[in-house]
Amino acid sequence: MKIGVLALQGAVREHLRLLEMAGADAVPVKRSDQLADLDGLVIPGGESTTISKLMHKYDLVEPVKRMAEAGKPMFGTCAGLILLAKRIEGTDTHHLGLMDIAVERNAFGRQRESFEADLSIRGVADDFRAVFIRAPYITQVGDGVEVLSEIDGKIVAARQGHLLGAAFHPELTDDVRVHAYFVDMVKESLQVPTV
Ligand SMILES: NC(=O)CC[C@H](N)C(=O)O
Repeated sequence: MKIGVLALQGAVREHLRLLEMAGADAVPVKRSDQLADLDGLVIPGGESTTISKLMHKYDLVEPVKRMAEAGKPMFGTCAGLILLAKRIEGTDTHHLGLMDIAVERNAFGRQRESFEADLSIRGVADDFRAVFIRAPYITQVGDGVEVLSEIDGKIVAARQGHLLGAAFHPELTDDVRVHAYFVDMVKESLQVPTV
């Protein structure tokens, strides 16, 4: 099983490390011709506007959308979550627009630029120490979206079928459980249905 990490900007190496720890082959991805080989893709944290600009520059927007539409699992963390969202509060644009959620950028306010919190994440862990850095949160979810975690009533992790998003940075810890959950999603997507 081979999982790519979009390697235009942001926390790439850290995701590669955790994916390997979770038992996947992980490769950095910079060009669209690399996508065909992949069973799943991680879109890392960083700066969503910068990653989006680079995705346009390197003609990755449509190929990544097609990959998701073909049912390949994707996991966006922090800026990556913003890239996946269909709606970004305060704007009338989106980036990939794949996941039926609205997000608010830098949503925890200046006084909480970065912080850690213990999260309960449905299907993943009851005690996940999560690192938040200028994090967004999810303000709205569509019908097909399962809320996986909340902090102070704010949604910080969600799943819609083969799409997973987290407002925090699971790659900045040694706790492999969120990545293992994504690796399981990829495994499931590869299973040929037996009729
Ligand atoms: N750590 C992060 O990925 C921060 C995301 C950043 N605030 C953005 O809006 O893109």
